[in-house]
Amino acid sequence: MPNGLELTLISSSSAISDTDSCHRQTISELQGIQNTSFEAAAQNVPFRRSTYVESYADMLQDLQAKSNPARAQRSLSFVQTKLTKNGCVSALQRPEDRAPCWQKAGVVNSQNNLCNGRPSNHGLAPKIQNNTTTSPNGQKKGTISLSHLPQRPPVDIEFCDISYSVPDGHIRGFKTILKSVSGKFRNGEITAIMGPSGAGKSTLMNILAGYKTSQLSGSVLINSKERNLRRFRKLSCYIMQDDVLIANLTVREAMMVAANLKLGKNMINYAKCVVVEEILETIGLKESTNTLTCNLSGGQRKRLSIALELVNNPPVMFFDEPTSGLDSSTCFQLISLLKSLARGGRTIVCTIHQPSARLFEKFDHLYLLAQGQCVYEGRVHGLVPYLSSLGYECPSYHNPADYVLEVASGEYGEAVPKLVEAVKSGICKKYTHKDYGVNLSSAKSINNDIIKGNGSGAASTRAVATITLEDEKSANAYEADELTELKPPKLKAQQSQTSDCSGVNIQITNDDSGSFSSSKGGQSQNAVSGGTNTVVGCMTSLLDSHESVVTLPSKTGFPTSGWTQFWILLKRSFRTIMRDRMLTHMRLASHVIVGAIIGMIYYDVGNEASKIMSNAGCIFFVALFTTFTAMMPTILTFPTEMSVFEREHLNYWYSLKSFYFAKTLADIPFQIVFSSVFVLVVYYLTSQPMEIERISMFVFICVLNSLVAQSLGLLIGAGMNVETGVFLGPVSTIPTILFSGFFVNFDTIPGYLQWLTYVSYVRYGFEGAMVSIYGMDRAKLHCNEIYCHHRVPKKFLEWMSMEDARFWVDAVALIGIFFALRIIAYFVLRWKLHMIR
Ligand SMILES: Nc1ncnc2c1ncn2[C@@H]1O[C@H](COP(=O)(O)OP(=O)(O)OP(=O)(O)O)[C@@H](O)[C@H]1O
Repeated sequence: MPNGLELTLISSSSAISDTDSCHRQTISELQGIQNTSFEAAAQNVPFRRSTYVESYADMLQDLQAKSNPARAQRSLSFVQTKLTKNGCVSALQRPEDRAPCWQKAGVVNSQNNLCNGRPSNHGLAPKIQNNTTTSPNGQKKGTISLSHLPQRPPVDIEFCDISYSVPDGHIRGFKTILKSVSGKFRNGEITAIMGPSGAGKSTLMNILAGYKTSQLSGSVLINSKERNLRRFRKLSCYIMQDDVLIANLTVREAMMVAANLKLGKNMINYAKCVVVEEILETIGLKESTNTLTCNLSGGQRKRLSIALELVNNPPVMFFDEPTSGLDSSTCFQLISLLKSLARGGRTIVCTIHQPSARLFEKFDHLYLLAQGQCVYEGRVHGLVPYLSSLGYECPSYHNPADYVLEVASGEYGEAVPKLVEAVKSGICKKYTHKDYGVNLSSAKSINNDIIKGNGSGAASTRAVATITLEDEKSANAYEADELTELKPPKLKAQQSQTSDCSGVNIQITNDDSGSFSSSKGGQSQNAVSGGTNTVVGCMTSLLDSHESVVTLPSKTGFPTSGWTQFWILLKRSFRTIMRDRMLTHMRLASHVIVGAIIGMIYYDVGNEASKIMSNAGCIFFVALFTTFTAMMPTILTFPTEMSVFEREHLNYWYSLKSFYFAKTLADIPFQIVFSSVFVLVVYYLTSQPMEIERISMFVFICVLNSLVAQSLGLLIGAGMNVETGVFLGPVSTIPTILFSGFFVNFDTIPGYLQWLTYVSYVRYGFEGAMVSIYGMDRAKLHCNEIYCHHRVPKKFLEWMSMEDARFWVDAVALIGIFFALRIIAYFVLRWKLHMIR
């Protein structure tokens, strides 16, 4: 055993020492494996939870190979974390847990090739041993591969005669956005949908992704068969332009939520952890695993959005303007990443506005739209010759992406009809062949000369490249990455020849530079950058499964049951609320502070008949405060979560029901605690009657009132954006306050308006609170002055027109309104989802 590892084991052991016998036993087990054969140790280790066994399996496997101490250390940390987090004394070991851990985890045949996609008993592809490479300075570098992803079939998307119209505002008028467009996007390729603003790019992508289904004609074929939308949605993901992420989760937590939701219960917990770790390492977020998503940079957020969707290995990925808001270097890294994903067999489709020449030529396939019609479809390298053949000569050193947009925008005359006609007459066809442009590229040039096909092609022998994360290295990265594009991937070959994994592979290095390398081919090759030797795994391979897209069951719903989704989402919501300073810390502080201020203002008025109106004012203020503090935060925060919900729901993570129940339930305990704290502080300082029954009733009715207000906030947040909600929330509450019975006696309100008092939830809250303080035959109040008009509480309630008020009627009315608002909010959300389509 390497010395470093021995030290690790000992220090880790001391970190979890002296707690209970379980920990001590675990320590001895961990230490025991140093003195015995690893397999034998694992057979005999009486772990109590399968997660330990599985973690241990991984560690032992790594130890056994003696090739990756760093990974072994991580595994050990994982065991530790689990021990600490879960406690390890509760569950006794079941006999089946005694099975050798790596057999359970299906990792014994670790040398199986990644690319053969053989299923294992836990839903993962077999694990390949992480290879190590040696840099010129002798530093070891581990190759990271996406080898544990679930296996999925490759997918080609073909669309024929797609037309899409929307009502244009006039009676029976329609505006046609897409006019009979056709095309094909293949697996293994990265396709750019380009065109001038308003050309219909996003519309086309939304249709292909299945987000728009109404008012459209034409057909979409998946692997040459009519698309089944449900099946397709499970195979694809859509990454939107705005990277809406839950703010108060760390990168790893966000990934684990995605894994738990998307990988289902067929995959064991440990396997999900491995998938997450692999993706984070591959995508270059390893260093940020414990960073809150709100603290990530733009590029990192984009990568996390991709990582979240990669968890279930979708064969089709749609990106809406993935480079928007990123600097050129980050754009380059991102498109390199997407390209490597494509090379793994996925179908990657991006809309892109105006890429630089350098970025543009990274795409394999271009689909160009203008005025809702296709004006070019084919290889990126074919664009300049195509335009040239139609008399549009792209000037030397002019970015072809800029030029074609200028042409499509009509800057060189009315070009669109001519281009559309050319596409229809099949001129594009010769540029659509996937081998078009192979060996035409120059290794260095970034101007359109490359695309004209003036390159030497000599670089084709240099097949391994480095893509760096560092700006200063990006030039090298570009140069090298260019070389990887020379040959399109052969996915079929990947499936049949287990050792051939052609495509770009990213290799994360362990050095401090944070660079990652890309390589092509499935075997050891000489690296361009730094002359390192790399042994390449099928890094981003799709791991083609034997399942067929067309035979996938269409009826099965989400990957996890509704209950599991609810539970995962509830835990996530709880965690985010706990960490949200605005929502939790500030809310708690404001309730305590305002409670204390109110208590001081109305100090000791509770039993004083001469101050009975002040006390009524105090009770009214309590109802008011609980109303607003419950409603406003929900109006402010819910729309943000709505964007996350839309993304996750439309990407088939979970159902609306699960989300809604989790969301509605998660905040209730917090609201109850905050309101109760506030009410109790006020109650005590203002010397209200210290009777358990009255206290409970008062707190209960105020909390109910706050929950109703929160439900109203939820409804407003579900139906409107923040700006409208912030206006509408208070405005809609004002009438309920007016009709609460505090400002105007119910008897004074004109008959035709009195019905409004029955829908005023503040009325029920205030009335219930008054009854709990002055009702139930409370004894005469103390009078400090010569004469007190309202010494008898019952008379005071009569004077307030509340003599017939019943506490439980008020409570039931509030409970009824609470459920009604929550149900309406659910249907508003459903309607909103429907409207998106
Ligand atoms: N629901 C709608 N109602 C009316 N017009 C619409 C609707 N959706 C899209 N359009 C119009 O359809 C055209 C294409 O919109 P789309 O968003 O697809 O364009 P785009 O090419 O993605 O533009 P950009 O690059 O500016 O985002 C635009 O003129 C837009 O105004």
